[in-house]
Amino acid sequence: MEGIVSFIRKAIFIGIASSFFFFFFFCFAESNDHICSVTKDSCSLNDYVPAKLLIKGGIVVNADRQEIADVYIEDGIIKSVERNIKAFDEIQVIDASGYYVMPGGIDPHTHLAMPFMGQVTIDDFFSGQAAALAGGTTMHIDFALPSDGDLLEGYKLYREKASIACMDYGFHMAVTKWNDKVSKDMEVLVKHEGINSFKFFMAYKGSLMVTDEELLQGLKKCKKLGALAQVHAENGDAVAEGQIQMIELGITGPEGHGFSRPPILEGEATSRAIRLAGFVNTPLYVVHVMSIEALEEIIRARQSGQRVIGEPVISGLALDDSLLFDPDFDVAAKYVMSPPIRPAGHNIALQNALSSGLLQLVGTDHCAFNSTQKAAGKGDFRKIPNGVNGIEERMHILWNIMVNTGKMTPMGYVRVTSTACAQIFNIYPRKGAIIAGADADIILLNPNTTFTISSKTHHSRIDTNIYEGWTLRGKIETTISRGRIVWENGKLNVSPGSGRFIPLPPYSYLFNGIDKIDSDYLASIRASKQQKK
Ligand SMILES: NC(=O)NCCC(=O)O
Ligand SMILES: [Zn+2]
Ligand SMILES: [Zn+2]
Repeated sequence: MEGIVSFIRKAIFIGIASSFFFFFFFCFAESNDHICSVTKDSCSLNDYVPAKLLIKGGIVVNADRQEIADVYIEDGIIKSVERNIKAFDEIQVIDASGYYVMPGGIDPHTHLAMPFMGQVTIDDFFSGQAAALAGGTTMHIDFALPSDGDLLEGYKLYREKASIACMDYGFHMAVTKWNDKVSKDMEVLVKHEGINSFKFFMAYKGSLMVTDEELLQGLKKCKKLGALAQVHAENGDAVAEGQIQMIELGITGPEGHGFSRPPILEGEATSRAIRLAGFVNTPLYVVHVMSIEALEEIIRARQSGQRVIGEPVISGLALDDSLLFDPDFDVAAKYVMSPPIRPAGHNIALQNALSSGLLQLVGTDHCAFNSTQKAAGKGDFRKIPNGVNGIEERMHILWNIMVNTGKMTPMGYVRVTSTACAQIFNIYPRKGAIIAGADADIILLNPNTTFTISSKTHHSRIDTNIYEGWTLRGKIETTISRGRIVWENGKLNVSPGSGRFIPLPPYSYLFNGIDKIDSDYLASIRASKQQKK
Protein backbone atom coordinates (compact mmCIF):
# COMPACT_ATOMS: atom_id res chain seq x y z
CA MET A 1 0.00 0.00 0.00
CA GLU A 2 2.80 2.37 1.03
CA GLY A 3 4.55 1.63 -2.27
CA ILE A 4 1.46 2.68 -4.26
CA VAL A 5 1.09 5.95 -2.25
CA SER A 6 4.74 6.79 -2.78
CA PHE A 7 4.40 5.99 -6.53
CA ILE A 8 1.36 8.31 -6.81
CA ARG A 9 3.22 11.08 -4.90
CA LYS A 10 6.20 10.80 -7.28
CA ALA A 11 3.92 10.86 -10.34
CA ILE A 12 2.17 14.03 -9.08
CA PHE A 13 5.55 15.69 -8.37
CA ILE A 14 6.91 14.83 -11.83
CA GLY A 15 3.67 16.07 -13.43
CA ILE A 16 3.84 19.45 -11.65
CA ALA A 17 7.57 19.86 -12.28
CA SER A 18 7.24 19.15 -16.02
CA SER A 19 4.27 21.57 -16.32
CA PHE A 20 6.44 24.31 -14.81
CA PHE A 21 9.26 23.43 -17.20
CA PHE A 22 7.04 23.65 -20.30
CA PHE A 23 5.36 26.84 -19.04
CA PHE A 24 8.70 28.65 -18.63
CA PHE A 25 10.11 27.19 -21.86
CA PHE A 26 7.20 28.53 -23.94
CA CYS A 27 7.18 31.92 -22.21
CA PHE A 28 10.88 32.32 -22.93
CA ALA A 29 10.60 31.08 -26.52
CA GLU A 30 7.78 33.54 -27.20
CA SER A 31 9.56 36.61 -25.84
CA ASN A 32 12.76 35.69 -27.69
CA ASP A 33 10.87 35.54 -30.97
CA HIS A 34 9.27 38.91 -30.27
CA ILE A 35 12.55 40.72 -29.81
CA CYS A 36 14.39 39.50 -32.84
CA SER A 37 11.52 40.22 -35.20
CA VAL A 38 11.82 43.92 -34.32
CA THR A 39 15.49 44.68 -34.48
CA LYS A 40 16.60 42.14 -37.04
CA ASP A 41 20.21 41.00 -36.69
CA SER A 42 21.49 43.54 -34.21
CA CYS A 43 19.59 42.12 -31.28
CA SER A 44 20.41 39.38 -28.81
CA LEU A 45 18.54 38.17 -25.76
CA ASN A 46 20.23 38.28 -22.41
CA ASP A 47 18.19 39.17 -19.37
CA TYR A 48 21.27 39.23 -17.16
CA VAL A 49 21.27 42.30 -14.92
CA PRO A 50 24.63 42.73 -13.23
CA ALA A 51 23.94 43.32 -9.55
CA LYS A 52 27.15 45.33 -9.27
CA LEU A 53 28.67 47.43 -12.03
CA LEU A 54 31.66 49.75 -11.95
CA ILE A 55 32.34 52.29 -14.71
CA LYS A 56 35.99 53.21 -14.32
CA GLY A 57 37.97 56.29 -15.25
CA GLY A 58 35.56 58.13 -17.56
CA ILE A 59 34.84 61.85 -17.78
CA VAL A 60 31.65 61.99 -15.73
CA VAL A 61 29.52 64.90 -16.95
CA ASN A 62 26.56 66.38 -15.10
CA ALA A 63 24.76 69.63 -15.96
CA ASP A 64 26.71 71.43 -13.22
CA ARG A 65 30.12 69.72 -13.17
CA GLN A 66 32.55 67.53 -15.07
CA GLU A 67 35.21 65.32 -13.45
CA ILE A 68 37.22 62.16 -13.98
CA ALA A 69 35.58 59.62 -11.68
CA ASP A 70 34.31 56.07 -11.25
CA VAL A 71 30.61 55.29 -11.03
CA TYR A 72 29.51 52.38 -8.87
CA ILE A 73 26.06 50.86 -9.47
CA GLU A 74 24.14 48.32 -7.41
CA ASP A 75 20.73 46.88 -8.33
CA GLY A 76 20.07 49.56 -10.93
CA ILE A 77 20.86 52.52 -8.65
CA ILE A 78 23.99 54.70 -8.61
CA LYS A 79 25.65 54.14 -5.23
CA SER A 80 28.70 56.38 -5.50
CA VAL A 81 30.60 58.67 -7.85
CA GLU A 82 34.20 59.18 -6.81
CA ARG A 83 37.80 58.48 -7.77
CA ASN A 84 39.49 55.11 -7.31
CA ILE A 85 36.57 52.92 -6.29
CA LYS A 86 37.97 49.42 -5.67
CA ALA A 87 36.73 46.61 -7.90
CA PHE A 88 35.98 43.37 -6.07
CA ASP A 89 35.57 39.96 -7.70
CA GLU A 90 31.80 39.95 -8.19
CA ILE A 91 31.72 43.45 -9.73
CA GLN A 92 31.47 43.81 -13.52
CA VAL A 93 33.93 46.52 -14.58
CA ILE A 94 33.64 48.76 -17.66
CA ASP A 95 36.79 50.63 -18.64
CA ALA A 96 35.59 54.13 -19.61
CA SER A 97 38.90 55.95 -19.99
CA GLY A 98 38.62 58.46 -22.84
CA TYR A 99 34.81 58.25 -22.80
CA TYR A 100 32.26 60.84 -21.71
CA VAL A 101 30.03 59.21 -19.08
CA MET A 102 26.72 61.09 -19.10
CA PRO A 103 23.11 60.73 -17.93
CA GLY A 104 20.99 58.85 -20.47
CA GLY A 105 18.98 61.15 -22.71
CA ILE A 106 15.39 61.98 -21.85
CA ASP A 107 13.26 62.78 -24.88
CA PRO A 108 10.34 65.03 -23.87
CA HIS A 109 8.42 64.67 -27.13
CA THR A 110 7.55 61.43 -28.96
CA HIS A 111 4.58 59.83 -30.71
CA LEU A 112 4.75 56.03 -30.60
CA ALA A 113 1.93 53.87 -32.01
CA MET A 114 -0.16 57.01 -32.52
CA PRO A 115 -3.14 57.13 -34.90
CA PHE A 116 -2.78 60.40 -36.83
CA MET A 117 -3.99 61.72 -40.19
CA GLY A 118 -5.42 58.35 -41.21
CA GLN A 119 -2.24 56.41 -40.39
CA VAL A 120 -0.61 54.94 -37.29
CA THR A 121 3.00 55.84 -36.55
CA ILE A 122 5.24 52.94 -37.49
CA ASP A 123 7.25 52.68 -34.25
CA ASP A 124 5.48 51.09 -31.30
CA PHE A 125 6.60 51.16 -27.69
CA PHE A 126 9.11 48.39 -28.30
CA SER A 127 10.66 49.29 -31.66
CA GLY A 128 10.73 53.03 -30.87
CA GLN A 129 12.30 52.48 -27.49
CA ALA A 130 14.84 49.96 -28.81
CA ALA A 131 15.86 52.62 -31.35
CA ALA A 132 16.04 55.22 -28.57
CA LEU A 133 18.33 53.04 -26.45
CA ALA A 134 20.64 52.40 -29.43
CA GLY A 135 20.89 56.19 -29.72
CA GLY A 136 21.55 56.87 -26.02
CA THR A 137 18.07 57.87 -24.84
CA THR A 138 16.95 55.99 -21.73
CA MET A 139 13.60 57.64 -21.03
CA HIS A 140 10.95 59.45 -23.07
CA ILE A 141 7.65 61.19 -22.46
CA ASP A 142 5.09 60.25 -25.08
CA PHE A 143 1.93 62.12 -26.00
CA ALA A 144 -1.18 60.05 -25.22
CA LEU A 145 -3.67 61.23 -27.83
CA PRO A 146 -7.25 60.14 -27.07
CA SER A 147 -9.04 59.31 -30.32
CA ASP A 148 -12.40 60.85 -29.36
CA GLY A 149 -11.19 63.28 -26.73
CA ASP A 150 -11.96 60.93 -23.80
CA LEU A 151 -8.90 61.39 -21.59
CA LEU A 152 -9.31 58.43 -19.24
CA GLU A 153 -10.04 56.00 -22.08
CA GLY A 154 -7.12 57.38 -24.07
CA TYR A 155 -4.79 57.14 -21.10
CA LYS A 156 -5.81 53.52 -20.44
CA LEU A 157 -5.23 52.61 -24.06
CA TYR A 158 -1.75 54.15 -24.09
CA ARG A 159 -0.79 52.32 -20.87
CA GLU A 160 -1.80 49.09 -22.63
CA LYS A 161 0.16 50.01 -25.75
CA ALA A 162 3.18 50.58 -23.53
CA SER A 163 3.06 47.11 -21.95
CA ILE A 164 5.77 46.06 -24.44
CA ALA A 165 8.10 48.87 -23.33
CA CYS A 166 11.80 48.13 -22.89
CA MET A 167 12.81 51.42 -21.26
CA ASP A 168 11.36 53.93 -18.82
CA TYR A 169 8.64 56.24 -20.05
CA GLY A 170 6.02 58.75 -18.93
CA PHE A 171 3.06 60.43 -20.60
CA HIS A 172 1.76 63.88 -21.47
CA MET A 173 -1.94 63.90 -22.26
CA ALA A 174 -3.44 65.75 -25.24
CA VAL A 175 -6.64 67.74 -24.64
CA THR A 176 -8.60 68.10 -27.88
CA LYS A 177 -11.95 69.37 -26.63
CA TRP A 178 -13.43 70.96 -23.50
CA ASN A 179 -16.31 69.95 -21.24
CA ASP A 180 -16.89 69.03 -17.58
CA LYS A 181 -15.77 65.46 -18.09
CA VAL A 182 -12.46 66.58 -19.61
CA SER A 183 -11.94 68.88 -16.64
CA LYS A 184 -12.69 66.08 -14.13
CA ASP A 185 -10.54 63.58 -16.03
CA MET A 186 -7.60 65.97 -15.92
CA GLU A 187 -7.93 65.99 -12.15
CA VAL A 188 -8.01 62.19 -11.93
CA LEU A 189 -4.99 61.89 -14.21
CA VAL A 190 -2.92 64.33 -12.17
CA LYS A 191 -3.99 63.12 -8.73
CA HIS A 192 -3.92 59.37 -9.38
CA GLU A 193 -2.21 58.48 -12.66
CA GLY A 194 1.15 60.25 -12.82
CA ILE A 195 0.31 62.85 -15.48
CA ASN A 196 1.65 66.37 -14.93
CA SER A 197 1.34 67.99 -18.38
CA PHE A 198 -1.39 68.54 -20.98
CA LYS A 199 -0.90 69.51 -24.63
CA PHE A 200 -3.32 71.83 -26.43
CA PHE A 201 -3.25 71.99 -30.23
CA MET A 202 -3.78 75.45 -31.71
CA ALA A 203 -3.52 73.85 -35.17
CA TYR A 204 -5.03 70.87 -37.03
CA LYS A 205 -8.38 72.58 -37.59
CA GLY A 206 -11.30 70.16 -37.71
CA SER A 207 -9.53 67.43 -35.74
CA LEU A 208 -7.33 68.27 -32.76
CA MET A 209 -7.51 72.08 -32.63
CA VAL A 210 -8.98 73.83 -29.59
CA THR A 211 -10.48 77.33 -29.57
CA ASP A 212 -9.05 80.18 -27.47
CA GLU A 213 -11.94 79.73 -25.07
CA GLU A 214 -11.08 76.04 -24.63
CA LEU A 215 -7.40 76.84 -24.27
CA LEU A 216 -8.20 79.39 -21.59
CA GLN A 217 -10.24 76.85 -19.60
CA GLY A 218 -7.43 74.33 -20.01
CA LEU A 219 -4.82 76.81 -18.76
CA LYS A 220 -6.92 77.59 -15.69
CA LYS A 221 -7.35 73.90 -14.92
CA CYS A 222 -3.65 73.18 -15.38
CA LYS A 223 -2.82 75.94 -12.92
CA LYS A 224 -5.31 74.57 -10.38
CA LEU A 225 -3.73 71.11 -10.60
CA GLY A 226 -0.07 72.17 -10.71
CA ALA A 227 0.18 70.65 -14.19
CA LEU A 228 2.20 72.12 -17.03
CA ALA A 229 0.24 73.43 -20.04
CA GLN A 230 1.88 72.71 -23.40
CA VAL A 231 0.94 74.21 -26.75
CA HIS A 232 1.38 73.31 -30.39
CA ALA A 233 1.50 76.92 -31.50
CA GLU A 234 0.30 77.58 -35.06
CA ASN A 235 -2.80 79.53 -36.07
CA GLY A 236 -4.96 76.65 -37.34
CA ASP A 237 -7.58 78.89 -39.02
CA ALA A 238 -4.93 80.72 -41.01
CA VAL A 239 -3.14 77.46 -41.88
CA ALA A 240 -6.41 76.16 -43.39
CA GLU A 241 -6.58 79.38 -45.48
CA GLY A 242 -2.95 78.98 -46.53
CA GLN A 243 -3.59 75.42 -47.64
CA ILE A 244 -6.52 76.46 -49.85
CA GLN A 245 -4.39 79.23 -51.35
CA MET A 246 -1.64 76.75 -52.29
CA ILE A 247 -4.05 74.29 -53.88
CA GLU A 248 -5.63 77.16 -55.88
CA LEU A 249 -2.16 78.12 -57.08
CA GLY A 250 -1.65 74.52 -58.23
CA ILE A 251 1.03 73.85 -55.61
CA THR A 252 0.12 70.34 -54.49
CA GLY A 253 3.54 68.82 -53.69
CA PRO A 254 5.33 68.68 -50.28
CA GLU A 255 6.74 72.22 -50.77
CA GLY A 256 3.14 73.47 -50.47
CA HIS A 257 3.19 72.28 -46.84
CA GLY A 258 5.88 74.82 -45.90
CA PHE A 259 4.35 77.66 -47.93
CA SER A 260 0.89 77.13 -46.41
CA ARG A 261 2.00 77.59 -42.78
CA PRO A 262 4.69 80.31 -42.72
CA PRO A 263 6.60 81.36 -39.57
CA ILE A 264 4.30 84.33 -38.96
CA LEU A 265 1.49 81.89 -38.07
CA GLU A 266 3.74 80.13 -35.57
CA GLY A 267 4.79 83.50 -34.10
CA GLU A 268 1.17 84.66 -33.78
CA ALA A 269 0.00 81.51 -31.98
CA THR A 270 3.07 81.46 -29.72
CA SER A 271 2.40 85.06 -28.74
CA ARG A 272 -1.31 84.36 -28.15
CA ALA A 273 -0.64 81.28 -25.99
CA ILE A 274 2.01 83.13 -23.99
CA ARG A 275 -0.31 86.08 -23.36
CA LEU A 276 -3.20 83.84 -22.31
CA ALA A 277 -0.89 81.89 -19.96
CA GLY A 278 0.36 85.25 -18.63
CA PHE A 279 -3.23 86.38 -18.04
CA VAL A 280 -3.95 83.16 -16.09
CA ASN A 281 -0.48 83.29 -14.49
CA THR A 282 0.44 79.68 -15.16
CA PRO A 283 3.68 78.26 -16.62
CA LEU A 284 3.67 77.44 -20.33
CA TYR A 285 5.72 74.96 -22.38
CA VAL A 286 5.89 75.62 -26.13
CA VAL A 287 6.57 72.35 -27.97
CA HIS A 288 8.53 72.09 -31.24
CA VAL A 289 9.70 75.72 -31.59
CA MET A 290 10.69 75.90 -35.26
CA SER A 291 11.04 79.59 -36.19
CA ILE A 292 12.67 82.88 -35.26
CA GLU A 293 9.19 84.40 -34.96
CA ALA A 294 8.18 81.93 -32.22
CA LEU A 295 11.59 82.17 -30.58
CA GLU A 296 11.35 85.97 -30.30
CA GLU A 297 8.01 85.70 -28.49
CA ILE A 298 9.48 83.23 -26.00
CA ILE A 299 12.53 85.40 -25.37
CA ARG A 300 10.38 88.48 -24.83
CA ALA A 301 8.14 86.66 -22.35
CA ARG A 302 11.08 85.22 -20.42
CA GLN A 303 12.71 88.65 -20.26
CA SER A 304 9.55 90.00 -18.68
CA GLY A 305 9.74 87.30 -16.01
CA GLN A 306 7.07 84.97 -17.37
CA ARG A 307 7.56 81.20 -16.86
CA VAL A 308 7.80 80.01 -20.46
CA ILE A 309 9.77 76.95 -21.58
CA GLY A 310 10.80 76.62 -25.25
CA GLU A 311 11.47 73.19 -26.73
CA PRO A 312 13.20 73.07 -30.12
CA VAL A 313 13.34 69.66 -31.77
CA ILE A 314 16.38 68.10 -33.37
CA SER A 315 15.05 68.38 -36.94
CA GLY A 316 14.43 72.12 -36.51
CA LEU A 317 17.92 72.64 -35.07
CA ALA A 318 19.81 70.55 -37.61
CA LEU A 319 17.97 70.95 -40.92
CA ASP A 320 16.64 73.57 -43.28
CA ASP A 321 13.75 73.21 -45.72
CA SER A 322 15.84 72.61 -48.88
CA LEU A 323 14.92 68.92 -49.18
CA LEU A 324 11.22 69.76 -48.94
CA PHE A 325 11.73 71.06 -52.50
CA ASP A 326 13.28 67.84 -53.81
CA PRO A 327 11.56 66.88 -57.10
CA ASP A 328 11.28 63.28 -55.89
CA PHE A 329 8.05 63.10 -53.82
CA ASP A 330 9.40 60.27 -51.63
CA VAL A 331 12.40 62.35 -50.61
CA ALA A 332 10.51 65.61 -50.03
CA ALA A 333 7.62 63.97 -48.13
CA LYS A 334 10.05 62.61 -45.51
CA TYR A 335 10.56 66.20 -44.30
CA VAL A 336 6.88 67.11 -43.88
CA MET A 337 6.16 67.93 -40.24
CA SER A 338 4.33 70.67 -38.37
CA PRO A 339 5.31 73.38 -37.73
CA PRO A 340 7.41 72.99 -40.89
CA ILE A 341 11.19 72.77 -41.07
CA ARG A 342 12.07 76.38 -41.95
CA PRO A 343 14.41 78.01 -44.50
CA ALA A 344 18.10 78.18 -43.54
CA GLY A 345 18.79 80.69 -40.78
CA HIS A 346 15.97 79.68 -38.46
CA ASN A 347 17.94 76.56 -37.43
CA ILE A 348 21.04 78.63 -36.61
CA ALA A 349 18.99 81.09 -34.53
CA LEU A 350 17.48 78.16 -32.62
CA GLN A 351 20.96 76.68 -32.02
CA ASN A 352 22.22 80.00 -30.67
CA ALA A 353 19.20 80.35 -28.40
CA LEU A 354 19.78 76.84 -27.09
CA SER A 355 23.45 77.44 -26.35
CA SER A 356 22.67 80.67 -24.48
CA GLY A 357 19.85 79.18 -22.40
CA LEU A 358 17.01 81.06 -24.10
CA LEU A 359 15.61 77.67 -25.11
CA GLN A 360 15.78 75.01 -22.44
CA LEU A 361 15.68 71.43 -23.74
CA VAL A 362 15.66 69.41 -26.97
CA GLY A 363 12.99 66.94 -28.07
CA THR A 364 12.56 64.90 -31.21
CA ASP A 365 8.85 64.93 -32.03
CA HIS A 366 9.60 61.39 -33.26
CA CYS A 367 6.49 60.64 -35.31
CA ALA A 368 7.64 58.09 -37.87
CA PHE A 369 5.73 57.20 -41.03
CA ASN A 370 6.98 54.84 -43.73
CA SER A 371 7.28 55.95 -47.35
CA THR A 372 4.10 54.01 -48.17
CA GLN A 373 2.24 55.96 -45.47
CA LYS A 374 3.65 59.30 -46.68
CA ALA A 375 2.47 58.35 -50.19
CA ALA A 376 -1.13 58.98 -49.04
CA GLY A 377 -0.40 62.63 -49.84
CA LYS A 378 0.86 62.25 -53.43
CA GLY A 379 -0.96 64.95 -55.39
CA ASP A 380 -2.20 66.74 -52.24
CA PHE A 381 0.32 67.76 -49.58
CA ARG A 382 -2.52 68.18 -47.03
CA LYS A 383 -2.82 64.39 -46.85
CA ILE A 384 0.87 63.65 -46.19
CA PRO A 385 0.98 62.41 -42.58
CA ASN A 386 2.99 65.00 -40.62
CA GLY A 387 6.04 63.73 -38.79
CA VAL A 388 9.73 62.86 -38.95
CA ASN A 389 12.10 60.42 -37.22
CA GLY A 390 14.60 61.42 -34.53
CA ILE A 391 14.35 59.30 -31.38
CA GLU A 392 17.50 57.37 -32.32
CA GLU A 393 19.39 60.31 -33.83
CA ARG A 394 18.81 63.21 -31.38
CA MET A 395 21.77 62.59 -29.06
CA HIS A 396 24.33 62.08 -31.85
CA ILE A 397 23.15 64.90 -34.12
CA LEU A 398 23.07 67.36 -31.22
CA TRP A 399 26.59 66.37 -30.12
CA ASN A 400 27.77 67.07 -33.67
CA ILE A 401 26.03 70.37 -34.31
CA MET A 402 26.52 71.82 -30.83
CA VAL A 403 29.47 70.23 -29.00
CA ASN A 404 31.76 69.38 -31.94
CA THR A 405 31.29 72.92 -33.24
CA GLY A 406 32.14 74.45 -29.86
CA LYS A 407 28.70 76.04 -29.46
CA MET A 408 27.98 74.04 -26.34
CA THR A 409 30.02 72.34 -23.63
CA PRO A 410 29.42 68.70 -22.68
CA MET A 411 27.78 70.06 -19.48
CA GLY A 412 25.40 72.18 -21.55
CA TYR A 413 24.69 69.14 -23.69
CA VAL A 414 23.71 67.11 -20.62
CA ARG A 415 21.47 69.96 -19.48
CA VAL A 416 19.47 70.17 -22.72
CA THR A 417 19.31 66.43 -23.46
CA SER A 418 18.49 65.16 -19.96
CA THR A 419 18.68 67.31 -16.82
CA ALA A 420 16.34 70.15 -17.85
CA CYS A 421 13.69 67.65 -18.91
CA ALA A 422 13.92 65.80 -15.59
CA GLN A 423 13.57 69.11 -13.72
CA ILE A 424 10.68 70.47 -15.80
CA PHE A 425 8.74 67.21 -15.46
CA ASN A 426 9.60 66.89 -11.77
CA ILE A 427 11.62 63.68 -11.65
CA TYR A 428 15.03 65.21 -10.92
CA PRO A 429 17.43 63.98 -9.52
CA ARG A 430 16.10 60.44 -9.79
CA LYS A 431 16.60 61.02 -13.53
CA GLY A 432 18.91 63.46 -15.32
CA ALA A 433 21.98 63.18 -13.09
CA ILE A 434 24.88 60.88 -12.29
CA ILE A 435 24.80 61.13 -8.52
CA ALA A 436 24.36 58.69 -5.64
CA GLY A 437 20.72 57.62 -5.34
CA ALA A 438 19.78 58.29 -8.99
CA ASP A 439 18.59 55.60 -11.41
CA ALA A 440 21.57 54.13 -13.26
CA ASP A 441 20.59 55.47 -16.72
CA ILE A 442 24.00 56.17 -18.22
CA ILE A 443 25.66 56.51 -21.63
CA LEU A 444 29.30 56.17 -22.65
CA LEU A 445 30.21 58.37 -25.60
CA ASN A 446 33.46 57.86 -27.50
CA PRO A 447 34.31 61.31 -28.96
CA ASN A 448 36.62 59.85 -31.60
CA THR A 449 34.43 57.21 -33.27
CA THR A 450 32.81 58.15 -36.58
CA PHE A 451 29.80 56.49 -38.17
CA THR A 452 27.22 57.12 -40.90
CA ILE A 453 23.46 57.18 -40.43
CA SER A 454 21.45 54.93 -42.73
CA SER A 455 17.93 53.53 -42.82
CA LYS A 456 19.60 50.17 -43.59
CA THR A 457 21.28 50.04 -40.20
CA HIS A 458 19.09 52.13 -37.88
CA HIS A 459 16.82 50.39 -35.37
CA SER A 460 13.56 52.22 -35.92
CA ARG A 461 10.98 50.47 -38.13
CA ILE A 462 10.81 53.45 -40.50
CA ASP A 463 12.14 52.65 -44.00
CA THR A 464 13.69 56.11 -44.51
CA ASN A 465 15.78 58.50 -42.44
CA ILE A 466 15.83 62.30 -42.68
CA TYR A 467 19.55 62.19 -41.78
CA GLU A 468 20.41 59.52 -44.40
CA GLY A 469 24.14 59.60 -45.22
CA TRP A 470 25.16 62.01 -42.43
CA THR A 471 28.61 61.08 -41.15
CA LEU A 472 28.99 61.91 -37.48
CA ARG A 473 31.87 62.04 -35.02
CA GLY A 474 31.22 60.91 -31.46
CA LYS A 475 29.35 57.68 -30.82
CA ILE A 476 27.40 56.37 -27.87
CA GLU A 477 28.95 52.93 -27.65
CA THR A 478 27.26 51.80 -24.43
CA THR A 479 23.81 52.53 -23.00
CA ILE A 480 22.91 51.45 -19.49
CA SER A 481 19.26 51.46 -18.46
CA ARG A 482 18.65 51.08 -14.72
CA GLY A 483 21.94 49.27 -14.31
CA ARG A 484 21.43 46.95 -17.25
CA ILE A 485 23.71 47.15 -20.30
CA VAL A 486 21.17 47.38 -23.11
CA TRP A 487 23.40 48.61 -25.95
CA GLU A 488 27.01 47.52 -26.42
CA ASN A 489 29.27 46.51 -29.32
CA GLY A 490 26.57 47.56 -31.79
CA LYS A 491 24.05 45.15 -30.28
CA LEU A 492 20.81 45.71 -28.43
CA ASN A 493 19.97 43.58 -25.45
CA VAL A 494 16.35 44.41 -24.71
CA SER A 495 13.16 42.58 -23.91
CA PRO A 496 9.54 43.72 -24.14
CA GLY A 497 7.93 44.43 -20.81
CA SER A 498 11.16 45.41 -19.04
CA GLY A 499 10.39 49.16 -19.28
CA ARG A 500 8.75 50.96 -16.37
CA PHE A 501 6.08 53.64 -16.29
CA ILE A 502 7.46 56.65 -14.42
CA PRO A 503 4.71 58.72 -12.77
CA LEU A 504 5.33 62.46 -13.13
CA PRO A 505 4.29 64.41 -10.02
CA PRO A 506 2.58 67.83 -10.25
CA TYR A 507 3.93 71.16 -8.93
CA SER A 508 7.39 71.23 -10.48
CA TYR A 509 9.74 74.10 -9.63
CA LEU A 510 7.96 76.14 -12.33
CA PHE A 511 5.07 76.63 -9.90
CA ASN A 512 7.20 78.02 -7.08
CA GLY A 513 6.06 81.56 -6.29
CA ILE A 514 3.06 81.51 -8.64
CA ASP A 515 0.71 82.05 -5.67
CA LYS A 516 2.83 84.99 -4.49
CA ILE A 517 2.56 86.62 -7.93
CA ASP A 518 -1.22 86.08 -7.77
CA SER A 519 -1.61 87.67 -4.36
CA ASP A 520 0.62 90.64 -5.30
CA TYR A 521 -1.45 91.11 -8.46
CA LEU A 522 -4.74 91.08 -6.52
CA ALA A 523 -3.29 93.50 -3.97
CA SER A 524 -2.24 95.86 -6.77
CA ILE A 525 -5.77 95.75 -8.26
CA ARG A 526 -7.30 96.53 -4.87
CA ALA A 527 -4.83 99.38 -4.36
CA SER A 528 -5.52 100.92 -7.77
CA LYS A 529 -9.29 100.61 -7.20
CA GLN A 530 -8.82 102.36 -3.87
CA GLN A 531 -6.80 105.16 -5.51
CA LYS A 532 -9.39 105.73 -8.22
CA LYS A 533 -12.26 106.09 -5.70
N1 LIG B 1 4.77 67.43 -35.48
C1 LIG B 1 4.27 66.62 -36.39
O1 LIG B 1 4.39 66.91 -37.56
N2 LIG B 1 3.63 65.49 -36.06
C2 LIG B 1 3.31 65.06 -34.74
C3 LIG B 1 2.11 65.74 -34.16
C4 LIG B 1 2.49 67.03 -33.50
O2 LIG B 1 3.33 67.03 -32.60
O3 LIG B 1 1.95 68.06 -33.85
ZN1 LIG C 1 2.46 69.36 -32.26
ZN1 LIG D 1 4.68 66.18 -31.64
